[in-house]
Amino acid sequence: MSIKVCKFGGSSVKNSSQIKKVLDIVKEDKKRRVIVVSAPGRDEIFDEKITDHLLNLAKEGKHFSEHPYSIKKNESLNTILSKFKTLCDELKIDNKEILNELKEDLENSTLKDKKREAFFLSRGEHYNAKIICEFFKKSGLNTILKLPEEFKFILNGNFCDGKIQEESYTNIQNTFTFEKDEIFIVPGFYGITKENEIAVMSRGGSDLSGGEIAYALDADMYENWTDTNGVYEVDPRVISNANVIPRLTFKEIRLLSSKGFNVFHFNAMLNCKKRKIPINIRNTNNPAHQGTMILNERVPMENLVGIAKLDNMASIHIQKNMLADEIGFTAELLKIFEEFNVNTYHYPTDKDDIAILVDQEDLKGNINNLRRAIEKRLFTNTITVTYHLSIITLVGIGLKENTFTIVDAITALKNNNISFEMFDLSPSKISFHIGVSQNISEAALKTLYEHLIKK
Ligand SMILES: Nc1ncnc2c1ncn2[C@@H]1O[C@H](COP(=O)(O)OP(=O)(O)O)[C@@H](O)[C@H]1O
Ligand SMILES: N[C@@H](CC(=O)OP(=O)(O)O)C(=O)O
Repeated sequence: MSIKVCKFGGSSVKNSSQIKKVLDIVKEDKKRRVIVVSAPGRDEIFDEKITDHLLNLAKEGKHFSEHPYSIKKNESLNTILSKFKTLCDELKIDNKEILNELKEDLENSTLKDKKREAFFLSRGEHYNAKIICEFFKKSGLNTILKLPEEFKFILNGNFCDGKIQEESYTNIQNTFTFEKDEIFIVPGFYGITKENEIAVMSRGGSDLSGGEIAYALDADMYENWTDTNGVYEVDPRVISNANVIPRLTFKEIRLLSSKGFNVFHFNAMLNCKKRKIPINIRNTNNPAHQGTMILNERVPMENLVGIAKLDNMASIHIQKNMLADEIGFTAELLKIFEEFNVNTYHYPTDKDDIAILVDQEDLKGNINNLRRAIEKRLFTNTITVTYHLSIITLVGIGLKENTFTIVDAITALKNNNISFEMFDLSPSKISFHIGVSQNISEAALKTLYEHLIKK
């Protein structure tokens, strides 16, 4: 059966006028048979996502406490209820049952800790899918709602960072059987554990739901609908005149997504790659645009296709004489980071030195104990932490054939008097990373873009 799985992100389902666009897009192509939807995203630039309001509620008003302003628990509850009421009213759907159930879920839940967070986080997708399904039905489409808890989209027991379990694929195949013209609506982002408790995947996880369903059904294509014309060469919020990249390989999008392009989840392409299912990133606000096609191969016309930037990184520089000669030193060091739940990004190393690059957020409340554990277990000489770094990652499969592009990058920085703190060529030779101080990172990104990519 020739079908497309389509995921519509928070920006595509943030209000009733966006949902009407989704309906038109689905109607346009009869192959669009599985529609994965997110929770409503930010309606205005100053808004927060419904998912964040839900988390704020689960955390008793503490989720926004690190932001410049904080949002009280009750404000979040009112925002959520009024968002779903407005959606129902504007789409002319009976709101009574939906709002009662939602209130019951949010006001009477007895769940605790991570189970509570996961349950609350999932409610945005759950109720949005219900509303969208009702709206599609009312508009004359043969629409069926498929809830992850019913068809058993099984995740492991890591409640707020669940990973899909193998049996889910068979469950998906048994559930989505295409007989006539039915269109299935599925809430993304969440699933259930083997004990039937709600769990969510990592943030941005509706991209993962779409990718997994496309893989299980061996779909013709996975369309990922968002609010930009595709994947741009650089974040369009930083450089407004960048171009959409017409074609990318799975490997390129994975590198770019994991290093700062948050347009697509960095794990969502993994299974599509296995079955060579093309992924098309499209714009709900401009469906005439072809978007970016993500494929197994592309003919590289250029060495580099995109430049991503990750801010708020920190370098932990560890010094110990002859550390490179100590078998197991790096393994033990990485184990300590794992024990403290700190993700490690790069680790340039030398005879007596190693630096570990991490997200500085992960060090909050952790760094003193982490430092002590390293000193105690590895008998290090000095540990120096540098905050506020940015990692700029330049990606392109053509780079492999022409590593001198690196010289052009460094020369461009030199000519513009931009110094850098770290350099690292990835073993695959299709990307390299330059670490700069965050206060000059936009200038560095612009310089590299102007000299290496801009046509
Ligand atoms: N290189 C890039 N190309 C396109 N969008 C990007 C890029 N880097 C960052 N983005 C941002 O990603 C956003 C889309 O992702 P997201 O907000 O998660 O969408 P959705 O609501 O569809 O899930 C865009 O609006 C854009 O600001
Ligand atoms: N709503 C969830 C999952 C998701 O994928 O959302 P979005 O499509 O808006 O990125 C989140 O905010 O994390």
